Amino acid sequence: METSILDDVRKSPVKVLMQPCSQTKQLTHLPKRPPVDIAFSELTYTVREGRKKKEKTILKSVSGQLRSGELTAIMGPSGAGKSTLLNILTGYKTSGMKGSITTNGQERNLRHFSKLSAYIMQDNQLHGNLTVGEAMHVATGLKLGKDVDKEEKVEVIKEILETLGLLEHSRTMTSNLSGGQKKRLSIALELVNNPPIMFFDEPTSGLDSSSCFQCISLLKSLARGGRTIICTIHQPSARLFEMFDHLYTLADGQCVYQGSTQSLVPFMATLGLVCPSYHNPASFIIEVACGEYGDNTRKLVNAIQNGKHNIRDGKSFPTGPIEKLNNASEDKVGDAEENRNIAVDPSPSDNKDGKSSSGNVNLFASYVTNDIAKDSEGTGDGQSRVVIPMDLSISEKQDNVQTPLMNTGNQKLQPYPISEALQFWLVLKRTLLFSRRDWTLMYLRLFAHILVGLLIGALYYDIGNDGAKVLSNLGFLFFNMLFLMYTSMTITILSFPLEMPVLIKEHFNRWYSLRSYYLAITVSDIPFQAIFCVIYVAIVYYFTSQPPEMWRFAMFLAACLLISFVAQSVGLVVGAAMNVQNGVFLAPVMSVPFLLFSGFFVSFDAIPIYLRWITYLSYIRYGFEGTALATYGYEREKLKCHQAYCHFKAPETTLEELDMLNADFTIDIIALVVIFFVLRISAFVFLRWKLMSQR
Ligand SMILES: Nc1ncnc2c1ncn2[C@@H]1O[C@H](COP(=O)(O)OP(=O)(O)OP(=O)(O)O)[C@@H](O)[C@H]1O
Repeated sequence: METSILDDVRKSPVKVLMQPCSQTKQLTHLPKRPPVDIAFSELTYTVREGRKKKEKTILKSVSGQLRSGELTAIMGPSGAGKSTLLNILTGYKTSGMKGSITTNGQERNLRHFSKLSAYIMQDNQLHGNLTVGEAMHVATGLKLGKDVDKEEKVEVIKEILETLGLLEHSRTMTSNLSGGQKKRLSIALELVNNPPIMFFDEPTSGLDSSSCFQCISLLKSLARGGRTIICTIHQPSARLFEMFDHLYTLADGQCVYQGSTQSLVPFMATLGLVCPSYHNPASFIIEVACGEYGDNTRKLVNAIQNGKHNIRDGKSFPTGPIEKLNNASEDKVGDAEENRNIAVDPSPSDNKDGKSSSGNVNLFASYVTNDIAKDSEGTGDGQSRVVIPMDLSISEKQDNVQTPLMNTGNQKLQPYPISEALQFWLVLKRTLLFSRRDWTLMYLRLFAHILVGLLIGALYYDIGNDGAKVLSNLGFLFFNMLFLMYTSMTITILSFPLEMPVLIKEHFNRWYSLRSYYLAITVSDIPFQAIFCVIYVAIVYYFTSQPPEMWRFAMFLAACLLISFVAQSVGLVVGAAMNVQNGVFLAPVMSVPFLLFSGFFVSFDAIPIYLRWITYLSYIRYGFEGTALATYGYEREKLKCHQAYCHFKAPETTLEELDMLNADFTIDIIALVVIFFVLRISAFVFLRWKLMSQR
């Protein structure tokens, strides 16, 4: 057999292109984590689709083993079930699944598992309005506990960025990073707490061949450090394919190959499927799985026992009974030794460091020396490569570090490394930073409020104290409601769903609780909305000559502020429950009844009794009533009037016509506050439901 890059790596840590060790770096600040082997058995995943809810089986009783220290590729033709399998293994999808998943031989506990794993999704899901450094700062703040002080966090950021070749881009906005850099940043963000299991969905999609190589080199190095690295990949080039240690291939929801990449071609040959010379083995297995060489799926599935067999290097191909799953057998010991040999840095002193900290089982409290050799120099073919072998000395710690995984019973583990109050504070600070940088959210909104304020001021100039223009003034009051409602609602409907993919990723990777996040985003926009509303109201109130008393202005402003907060909450409910397209259409449509029953178009008395209940739900009614009472209520003196007959000269007449003579401003305010809280809680419930329904 040809000597592959992988062979070279196994024999010597310094031989291959990937690891020239031109420069040795040490990651000294990553928390120590246990190595984790994953096994799954008889995994079946079904969904129900269509009107008749017909059952569709996507994964058909597949089994497999994914080991620490190995880079595993999940391959297969399009629609074979790769993403589904990955989603199940990560714990992202839980419903509709049957079978067992174990970690280090123990039944997987999803809560514990999620703390040990990170899922890097295909689209990176980064906040474009943060610099690389800021994004890392937030990640370390959220993912490292109080035990790690500020200086150490800065060191962690520096080391990871340097290792991943991003240090020089630490001031670059993430939206300006290249595809490969974005992918590396996604990895860097998750690497902060050093998860022993990392899942990647199509990490090379959208990358050029050089960036693909860099990316897979990076994953390989992470695996060498003792992590379990699993990624789905479509059809890697022969050069990339060789870099994988382990291959898991699916066809039509069944496993057609599981084992080392080198064993693939000889294994297929034993079944009469001979890979042509100079043909990429990755392409060959995909072609076979697609049926280009006849229907061989059944033959392969039977030969590999649908994933129960695992073809290891140097082992004969399976003929006898099925290999035991979750094996911690002599085979495993040998592999661990092999991993250690690959990962260990030439420097003996570094290795000693690794040993000295091996007795500590606390996941966060102690640190281990990680040896990093980085090559960011040209490789002779004009391509820049980043190579990062990391050593976690897992084999020495294995006995000890399995303990946290196994204690899944009564042991009470903190769900997050930091308190929810601190999570709230960090997410709030980040959201405020976005707001400051987001043009649409800030400057455009400010501009719109000032412009519309001036326009309304000019249109309704000096009508507030004119008895002949009361109807126009009521139109002005109603327009205020309309404007404040739509501006606050639409911006939330447009911006909130865009946050959703990042929220899904970060929440799934346990950066923060949904509660902390929601509270932070709820609070973050309130000051801005309040400032815009105050500016708008001050302009229109002054130019339209509403009553000059300060207390009336305060009442008017309070009603307007509450209307914009309530409308923002409606936007949150709609944004949490549906996508932008549906939300932009439905929210204004759903607001129509509330506008109709606001008391402006039809007074309460004129509304048919069976429809009156809608007025109680109409927040616009409370706002409109509040502003009407602020301007015409509370024994306001008669308005000036230059006409012979002025019907609305006495302010009470206006309130009488509106059927608001007995209205109470306090009740309006209380009603708005109640509606505000009900909507905010509903938005949270919808958000939780949406996150759960994805799974
Ligand atoms: N919720 C669902 N409802 C119906 N069918 C589904 C659902 N999820 C997945 N499928 C189907 O299951 C099959 C496997 O989907 P999956 O996304 O896992 O494939 P894949 O191997 O990742 O494909 P690709 O490489 O094209 O991304 C596809 O035929 C897909 O249409």
